[in-house]
Amino acid sequence: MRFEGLSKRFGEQPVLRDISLDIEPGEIFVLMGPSGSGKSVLLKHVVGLEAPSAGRVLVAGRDAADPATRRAVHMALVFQAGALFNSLSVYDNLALYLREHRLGTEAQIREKVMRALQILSLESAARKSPAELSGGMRKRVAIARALVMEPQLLLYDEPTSELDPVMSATISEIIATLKTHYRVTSVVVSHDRDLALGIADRVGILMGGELITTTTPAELRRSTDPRITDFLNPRIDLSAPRFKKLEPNQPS
Ligand SMILES: Nc1ncnc2c1ncn2[C@@H]1O[C@H](COP(=O)(O)OP(=O)(O)OP(=O)(O)O)[C@@H](O)[C@H]1O
Repeated sequence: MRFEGLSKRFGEQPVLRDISLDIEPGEIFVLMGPSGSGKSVLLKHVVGLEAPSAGRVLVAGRDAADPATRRAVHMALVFQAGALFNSLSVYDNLALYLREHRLGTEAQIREKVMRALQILSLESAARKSPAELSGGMRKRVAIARALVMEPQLLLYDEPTSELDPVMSATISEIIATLKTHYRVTSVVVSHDRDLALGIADRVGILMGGELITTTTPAELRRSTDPRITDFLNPRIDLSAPRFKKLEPNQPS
């Protein structure tokens, strides 16, 4: 995956500024950065949901903005909220894509779906509606659904948000295992420091639409750049609270 001078603006608002980056096959690349820094917008360019204002994004050498790229390269996006259909069972949510694209007989589809459910320890949830599951289980269902598409490229938007620390660690392990077993290339947008430092091959930090660093977890831990240290290890300081800065119009 290659980003070549990617810039994006919405009207007058610049959101991504001249991003250049290569992500290698089989790599886990974690993209971190403050809220609103442009992480989701960057991810959307990879799957062609947004088109660049300048520059381009290439996936396996093809322009990501071209719909033919999505037919040639199997990509799956695991959305923040899971984007599952509550009117369908977990099993049918997973089978939907395969049935719609006629990717096998019902018996072959069953085998693929059950294998994905097994990998994510979800066999007992097969007949349930996603609405009946916990947040962590729904995330795992969303990953299982992405897995049945047999993607070469897996994109995750906040896969561990709203999960307890143990479930977050489980999801991180799953992402790392998928890399080892299937050589999937993974791009993970996350605020989860443990995930980034624990499973990433490289971490990119986006601030104000600029990729301020692309580095290994080990180097990131050693960073002395105050923007990075303050972002990764924010201190709670009640003598100089940050929220005052957010409310400049308050009467003193
Ligand atoms: N379709 C759109 N039209 C106009 N502005 C948009 C659109 N999509 C995103 N933006 C703006 O782009 C900026 C970056 O948004 P983005 O969702 O990429 O942030 P993020 O880094 O993923 O944030 P978070 O961590 O909170 O999810 C925000 O200011 C957002 O309001």
